[in-house]
Amino acid sequence: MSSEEALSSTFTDWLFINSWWLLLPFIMLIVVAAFIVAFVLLLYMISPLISPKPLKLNGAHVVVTGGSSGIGKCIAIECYRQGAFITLVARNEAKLLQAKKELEKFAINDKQVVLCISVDVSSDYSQVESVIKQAQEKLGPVDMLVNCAGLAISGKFEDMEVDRFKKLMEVNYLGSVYPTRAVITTMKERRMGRILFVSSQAGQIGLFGYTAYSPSKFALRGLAESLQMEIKPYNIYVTVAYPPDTDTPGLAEENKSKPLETTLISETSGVCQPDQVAKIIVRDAVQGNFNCSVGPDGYMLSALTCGMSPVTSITEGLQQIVTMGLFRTIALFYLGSFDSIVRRCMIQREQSKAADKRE
Ligand SMILES: NC(=O)C1=CN([C@@H]2O[C@H](COP(=O)(O)OP(=O)(O)OC[C@H]3O[C@@H](n4cnc5c(N)ncnc54)[C@H](OP(=O)(O)O)[C@@H]3O)[C@@H](O)[C@H]2O)C=CC1
Ligand SMILES: CCCCCCCCCCCCCCCC(=O)[C@@H](N)CO
Repeated sequence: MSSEEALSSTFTDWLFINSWWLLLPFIMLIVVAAFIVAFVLLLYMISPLISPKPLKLNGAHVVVTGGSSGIGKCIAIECYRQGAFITLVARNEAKLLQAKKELEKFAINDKQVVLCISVDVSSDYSQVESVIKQAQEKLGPVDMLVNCAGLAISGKFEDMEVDRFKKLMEVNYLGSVYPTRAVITTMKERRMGRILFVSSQAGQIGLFGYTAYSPSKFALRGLAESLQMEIKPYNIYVTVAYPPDTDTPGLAEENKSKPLETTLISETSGVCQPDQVAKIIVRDAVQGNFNCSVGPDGYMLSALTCGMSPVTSITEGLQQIVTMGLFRTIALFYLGSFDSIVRRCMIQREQSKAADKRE
C-alpha cells in the first residue's frame, strides 16, 4: 500500500465513523417522537379509566343551597326532573315554599320528595351541620351537594362599603365551605358523591366593578382544586361552574347599582337563561367534570385559565394544550377593548362633571 492509499483509507474510516455521529441527533429525535406518540396513545387507552362513572340522579339525594331562586332553583328542577330527591336550602321560607311548589310540577314518580330548610349558610357552622344532619335523616345520605347560594354586589373599589368585602367572602366562600364540610365525612365513608361549586366567569378574570365579588369566586377555585386532590381516591368528584351573566332575580338586583363599565364589559359574553345554564351544570356535575363552562366565551376562558386544575378527560387536556396560545392572543384583544371601555367612561364622566359645574 502506497502512502497515498493509506491516507485515503484512514480518511474514509474517519468519515464513516463521523457520519454515524451526525445521524445520532436524528435517531434520537425519532425515538423521542415515537415515545411521545406511544405516550399519547397510552393516555387515550387509559382515558376511560380516569373518567369517573356518571352519577345516577334517579333516586339520589341532592342538596341545593340557594335552591329557592335563579340558577339554584333551575338546578334543583333539572335534578328533580331526572328523579332525584331534593333538599332546598335558603333563608326566606316563603320563597322556599314557592320554589317547592314549582319543583313538584316536574315529578316523574310519586315517591319523590322536596324538603325545604331555612338557614343562613354563611353565619354559623354548627347550624349548617345540624340542618344537613336533619336532611340526611329524612332523605338519606347526600349524593350531590350543589353550593349555589350566593350574592353579587358590584361597584367601584372606593365606593364599596368596607363591610361588603367581608359579606361577600362570608356568603360566597364560607357559605360553600360549611355545607361541604358537613357532607364530606359521610361521602368519604360511602366512597361516592359529587360536590358542585357555582363560581362565575368573574371567578376566572378580574373585571372593573368586581373587586369584592371576584375574589370570593376565585376563592372557590382554590378550595375546589385542593379538595379534589384529597377526595378523588374516595371516588368523590368536584365540579366548579363558571356561568356568565344569567337572567335571575339576583342579576336584576345586582344591576340596580352596577357601574356602566361593568355592564358594558359583561355584555361581551351576553346574558344566558337560567334553565339552559342549569342543564349544562347538572350534566357536567353528573359526569364528574372538574370544569364547567357556559357558552363559547366560557369555553375559551376555561381553556385559558386551566392552570394546574385537574383534567377529567384526555380530550379536554389535549384541547387545552392546542388552544391555549390562540386563546391568549384573542384575550389580548378583549383586554384592549375592556381598557378602552374604561377609559371612555372615565372621560365621559369627567366631561359631564365639568358641564354640571358650569351650569
Ligand atoms: N345570575 C348571574 O348572572 C350569575 C350568578 N352566579 C352565581 O350563581 C349563584 C346564584 O345566583 P342567582 O341565581 O343569580 O341568585 P339569586 O339571587 O336569584 O338566588 C340566590 C339564592 O341564594 C340564596 N341565598 C343567598 N344568600 C344566602 C345565605 N346567606 N344563606 C342561604 N341562602 C342564601 C337565596 O335565598 P334567600 O335570599 O332566601 O336566602 C336564593 O335562593 C350565585 O352564587 C351567583 O354568584 C354566577 C354567575 C352569573
Ligand atoms: C379568550 C378570552 C375570552 C374572554 C372573554 C371575556 C368575557 C368577559 C365577560 C365577563 C362576564 C362576567 C360575568 C359575571 C357574572 C356574575 O357573576 C354576576 N352577574 C352575578 O350576578
